[in-house]
Amino acid sequence: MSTTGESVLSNGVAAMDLHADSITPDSEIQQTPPAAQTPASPAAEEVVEGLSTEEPKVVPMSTQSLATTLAPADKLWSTSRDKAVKLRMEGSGPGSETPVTIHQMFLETVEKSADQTALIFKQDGQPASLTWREYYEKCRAAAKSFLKLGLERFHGVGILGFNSPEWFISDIGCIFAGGLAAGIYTTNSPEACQYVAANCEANILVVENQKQLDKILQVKDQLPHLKAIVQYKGELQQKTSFLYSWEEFMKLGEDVPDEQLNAMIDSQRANECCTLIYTSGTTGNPKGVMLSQDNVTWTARTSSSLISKNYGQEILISYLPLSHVAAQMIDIWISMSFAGTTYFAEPDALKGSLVNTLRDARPTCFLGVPRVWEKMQERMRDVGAKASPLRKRVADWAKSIGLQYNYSAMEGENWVPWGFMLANNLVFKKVRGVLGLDRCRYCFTGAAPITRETLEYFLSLNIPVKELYGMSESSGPHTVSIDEYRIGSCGKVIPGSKIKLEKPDEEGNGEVCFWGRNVFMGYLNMPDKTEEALDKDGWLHSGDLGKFDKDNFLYITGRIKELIITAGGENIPPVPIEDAVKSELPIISNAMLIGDKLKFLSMLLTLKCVMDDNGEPTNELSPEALDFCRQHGVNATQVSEITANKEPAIYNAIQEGIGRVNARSTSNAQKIQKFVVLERDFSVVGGELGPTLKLRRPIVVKMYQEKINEIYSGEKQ
Ligand SMILES: Nc1ncnc2c1ncn2[C@@H]1O[C@H](COP(=O)(O)OP(=O)(O)OP(=O)(O)O)[C@@H](O)[C@H]1O
Repeated sequence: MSTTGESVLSNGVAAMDLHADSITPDSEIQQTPPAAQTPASPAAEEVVEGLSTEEPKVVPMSTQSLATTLAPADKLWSTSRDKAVKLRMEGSGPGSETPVTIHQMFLETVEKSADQTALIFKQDGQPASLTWREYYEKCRAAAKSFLKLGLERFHGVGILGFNSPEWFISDIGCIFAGGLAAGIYTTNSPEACQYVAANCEANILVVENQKQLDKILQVKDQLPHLKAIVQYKGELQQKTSFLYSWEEFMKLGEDVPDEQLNAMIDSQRANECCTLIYTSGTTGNPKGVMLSQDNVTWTARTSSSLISKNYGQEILISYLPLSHVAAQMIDIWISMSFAGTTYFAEPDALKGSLVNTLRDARPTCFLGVPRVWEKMQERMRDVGAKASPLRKRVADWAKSIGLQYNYSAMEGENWVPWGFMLANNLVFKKVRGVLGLDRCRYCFTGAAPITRETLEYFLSLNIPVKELYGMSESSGPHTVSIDEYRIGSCGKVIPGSKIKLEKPDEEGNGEVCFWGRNVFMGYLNMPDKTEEALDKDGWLHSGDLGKFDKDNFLYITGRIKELIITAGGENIPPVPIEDAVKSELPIISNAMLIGDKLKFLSMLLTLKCVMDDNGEPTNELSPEALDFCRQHGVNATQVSEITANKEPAIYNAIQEGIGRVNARSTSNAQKIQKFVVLERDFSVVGGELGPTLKLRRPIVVKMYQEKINEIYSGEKQ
């Protein structure tokens, strides 16, 4: 299984020699100069003309033949916005599929499913929808308006807002018009928005509402490429020459000829950049991950063929931030690939309304980041705690049966314990119904590590939550658990891609490296960072540690990119220690290990509290924290009551919990010597957590530098 001492897996099966040239038979695909220099084909004009709403149901053939051509390219990577790359194509089988552009993928869906519902949303409080044909036409209209506003080839359109049809239409319209679509996190500060908009040389920014607009107006003068701003929700509160409402924007391009847009679409090549995903900064400054059209379409098609059993009938919910690759890939691209129907959640989804959307939509496939599953678990536990003793006993009995059954199914034994049917009828079906997951075939988690405890909780309710693993740089998923899965494993590599573990240790843990058509082009304008991520043969180094089991299931065992290296030279992975502290101490919300280049380890802790409607942590202790306090004879209801006087009973309990974790550590260097309880919990709004709720360690260190200095100067604690 190895070439140079590294374990190499190709879709979990074959070993192969790793020479970029030997596995990139792009030469077999005709690489011609982009068609921008050639007039649009007559066929192209026919298509568009045939796509008005009055036209017959079947959409005419696509503007380009499916055997598309690629732009000339001699490298697997690029950091220039306008430079094409070689594709990592296989000679045959998965990975050898003909590359297509986003427009081609979209047209194919419209041809097959023109009148099927693509998007379901609320408009002025009323339910509304768009068919695939209407959605396509809106994207064309938006593209014409972008052209009219002066969007230049390979320049950015920054999109800043909560999930909505306008977000999708702006994204796709930008790509049709030859721009680079770039999502911007709604939680970004004005400066962070400016960074992204300037980095992608955005000509146009599409913002959700006045709140987001205000941020852009603060930094507008530092955006030399910006020509217009479009606001897609709410009344415009000011009238300026560069600001458009969504309705105004969609009409702007009405006089742009179809031929002009078709020529732009026809000039696009699958190996050119179309989208930028900005990393959220958990490991440093955001980087613009350049994704090619093929990255997007190949990954979407490969993933959808794994997930979807019923073309045109899958149902999804769009609620996770679309500037993150996982949400974007599933909600926009995978859904397009299998002609699914996407419901839009309300902006307060993560504050509680998600469950209503879940019950309305009853999705067939649902992705939650770990925190979403944890929150559901916490809520169900809270409700369960208030149930009568009899109900509690029934639920506990059913859960033990659910766990046995699912472990047995996971191992392929399919042993059905006695009472399973009864438990299913009394408990499991009801829980699924209440959660809106009654017809959900695949519940997924991804984007960050999830605890075994949460996975087992759902498993015990007969809701197996399957893990996906990947990164922005792999266009989203690189390994998936679909029908076959193992608890704690991220599954197996997607067909047509490969994984190798570099420099495995004696237990088989090595750096997870990716290969495949989902591997990104490079970081925009960052050759050094690109070289760090892509080695000379074109393998993407994830910075994650992983190992395989005997059945080739991948387990992520650590993050090299967040390894703590103490002053004594000891390498310490923080997450297992942080997780151990959190599970010892139910009052703790977040724990962050400190110790990089320092003499010993310490920990920043936060207490569980109630979040307000804006997702900001309040001073009120959460019900779980209150319980913990009561168990330790403390009547406090507020975080500050505990931290102000270092409430002895609670601090002692924390000290003891940490002591228990330390007692299990493998060396003295791994022991937590000191801790500080912070006055405020971490949050996305506060900036300590990224959008997928991973800790933004460098930012937390900056925010709490003074406290950290105090720990190490020995002045306090
Ligand atoms: N299922 C999973 N289990 C454990 N870790 C995961 C899983 N999925 C993703 N990750 C982690 O998330 C990383 C990818 O993060 P992503 O590309 O989404 O970046 P980000 O959160 O936007 O920001 P940054 O690059 O700044 O961390 C992976 O390298 C891995 O560390």
